[in-house]
Amino acid sequence: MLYLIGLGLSHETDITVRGLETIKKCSRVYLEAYTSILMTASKEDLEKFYGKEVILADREMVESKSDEILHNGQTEDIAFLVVGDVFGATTHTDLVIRARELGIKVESIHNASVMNAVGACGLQLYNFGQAVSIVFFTENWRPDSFYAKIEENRKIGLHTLLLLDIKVKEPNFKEMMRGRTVYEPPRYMSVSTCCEQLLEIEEKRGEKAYTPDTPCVAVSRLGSPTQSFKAATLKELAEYDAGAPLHSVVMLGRQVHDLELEYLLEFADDKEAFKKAVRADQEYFKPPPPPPVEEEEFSD
Ligand SMILES: C[S@@+](CC[C@H](N)C(=O)[O-])C[C@H]1O[C@@H](n2cnc3c(N)ncnc32)[C@H](O)[C@@H]1O
Repeated sequence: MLYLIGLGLSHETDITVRGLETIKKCSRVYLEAYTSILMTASKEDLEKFYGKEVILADREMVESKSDEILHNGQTEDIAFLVVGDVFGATTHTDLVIRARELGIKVESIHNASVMNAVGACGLQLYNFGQAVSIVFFTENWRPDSFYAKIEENRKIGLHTLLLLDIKVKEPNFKEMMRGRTVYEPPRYMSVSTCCEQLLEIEEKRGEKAYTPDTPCVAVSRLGSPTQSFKAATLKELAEYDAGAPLHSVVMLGRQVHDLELEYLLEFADDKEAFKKAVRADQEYFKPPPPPPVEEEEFSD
């Protein structure tokens, strides 16, 4: 049996009781360590807490050598640990499909995930459109496929959850050219970098899917003791220092419910200014009022 076990967001003790009991009966325990990080626990902390060796599974192992992970899964119990919930990235769904093809049974044990950002900052799941990923721009690669998705969401008034890039094991190409394999330290995209990139693309495309004044919420270290939220405009968040990773951003859509706004004001430095930005944004992509119905004249 392959057990996919969610670890929650922050600490080794965030695992569920069912998840912990399952790990204890597994013969091998893998930790997927590249789509997210546990903010306040290391691999060693996990091993101590579980009383078991934990094998780090990097992208190469999960995506190209999954046979190693799934080996003997028909007869042995294997645990595959994922930070957050077990289905937060396509790579996890892919592993389940490969296990099924090999006749290995799969069970998922869910946990809190970055999806909890929605409720934690006072917003309603019903008002969200498609989520988007924002990747680090490089000198000659500045992908903007997120733009059309945000525009689609905002045209129908929905909020967008933006998940930010994590680069865990990047080769240093200059060193590789010299015949040495050297990896760069991990990089986690910050709220400010995300917002700067969004502003750059809006300036380039100019279709006004959003503007520098669009209201957003920065979500930092969700689920950890230092979690924080900040409600401000996109241009303000481009200059905001949100502290240690991990970060996400929510861009609001026009359908902000009064209750959502009331909750969000708690996170705004200047409540009046934020309220004004939300009210102005509610005029965005507002459908025109229907044409007046012409009264038909009836004659007997
Ligand atoms: C691909 S998602 C991983 C989802 C993970 N499996 C889960 O269920 O939470 C990774 C991105 O989600 C966001 N994220 C994950 N945990 C977060 C947290 N605790 N606080 C803020 N953002 C978080 C970050 O933008 C991060 O780069």
